[in-house]
Amino acid sequence: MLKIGLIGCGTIGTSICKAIDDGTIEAELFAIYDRNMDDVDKLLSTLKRYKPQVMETSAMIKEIDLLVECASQGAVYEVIPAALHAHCDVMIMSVGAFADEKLHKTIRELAKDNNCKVYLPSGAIVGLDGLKSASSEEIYSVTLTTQKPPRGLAGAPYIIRNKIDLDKINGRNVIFEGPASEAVKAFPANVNVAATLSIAGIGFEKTKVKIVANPALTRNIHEISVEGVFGEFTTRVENVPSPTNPKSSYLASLSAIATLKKISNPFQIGT
Ligand SMILES: NC(=O)C1=CN([C@@H]2O[C@H](COP(=O)(O)OP(=O)(O)OC[C@H]3O[C@@H](n4cnc5c(N)ncnc54)[C@H](OP(=O)(O)O)[C@@H]3O)[C@@H](O)[C@H]2O)C=CC1
Ligand SMILES: O=C([O-])CC(=O)C(=O)O
Repeated sequence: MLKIGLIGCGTIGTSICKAIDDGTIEAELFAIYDRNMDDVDKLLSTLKRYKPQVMETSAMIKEIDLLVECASQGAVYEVIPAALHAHCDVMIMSVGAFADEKLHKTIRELAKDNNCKVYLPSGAIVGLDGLKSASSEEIYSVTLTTQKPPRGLAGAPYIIRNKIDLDKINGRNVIFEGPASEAVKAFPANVNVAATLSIAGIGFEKTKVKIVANPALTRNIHEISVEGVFGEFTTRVENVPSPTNPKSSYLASLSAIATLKKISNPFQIGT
């Protein structure tokens, strides 16, 4: 059975561990880690079947088949190259880290050299299937428009740097427009989806991102517009925010679970 280790015991990490624990994902939950011990304890208290060991990732990667990252972009630097060196496959949620070209190249090379897989779930967006198909021909433009209730943007470096008072926003307000390369650094916990979109499509510089704070909303909305030789498409998802972290949409947790279900299943059907 696939032996999993996980870093990041917050919202997505807890959903994943529960899905392993209740058998939705057929895998062994071997070890977990978080810099925040309260989150570790909270997560452990939700599990009925598994009692994973709590250990640093440097130790767990010697024992596991797959490391799941659901912590932060910083954690990608800290743990993913080491995991690939140790011949572990990896699944990464904090995809924004790939905006760093050097890290991106290192991860691709290490995966190739060590015969490992790097899994990037669709996360909180829909439409990657069409973008991947369309990418065999020229793509003219990819635009992501993300709208969140103001509290879903709280704490972002861009908000702090520009002293934006989210409580004072009383209508639909475009607060950022720029390339995905800048968006994922300015909003590292809000638009990792822009990174996934960039990697699947035309890269971090050409992928355009607009971020809107909208107090009238209760959901996180991601709209994607793609134009290319194939024609054009638009997708729109209205995401229920996770109750424990309004920045992260519930669909992101479900997408991580769906990816792990696929990886852990030895029986694969269809193209
Ligand atoms: N790809 C996608 O579509 C999506 C990606 N995400 C990303 O996935 C990641 C997880 O999201 P979510 O579960 O909602 O986040 P949470 O904040 O709920 O949980 C993250 C946990 O990881 C811990 N952590 C962060 N960095 C490190 C580190 N370097 N070492 C150890 N522990 C660390 C945090 O500790 P502390 O509390 O101390 O910070 C926290 O306990 C985030 O980066 C988020 O932005 C989210 C939604 C969609
Ligand atoms: O969950 C979402 O709506 C998107 C998100 O936070 C991210 O991509 O980082």
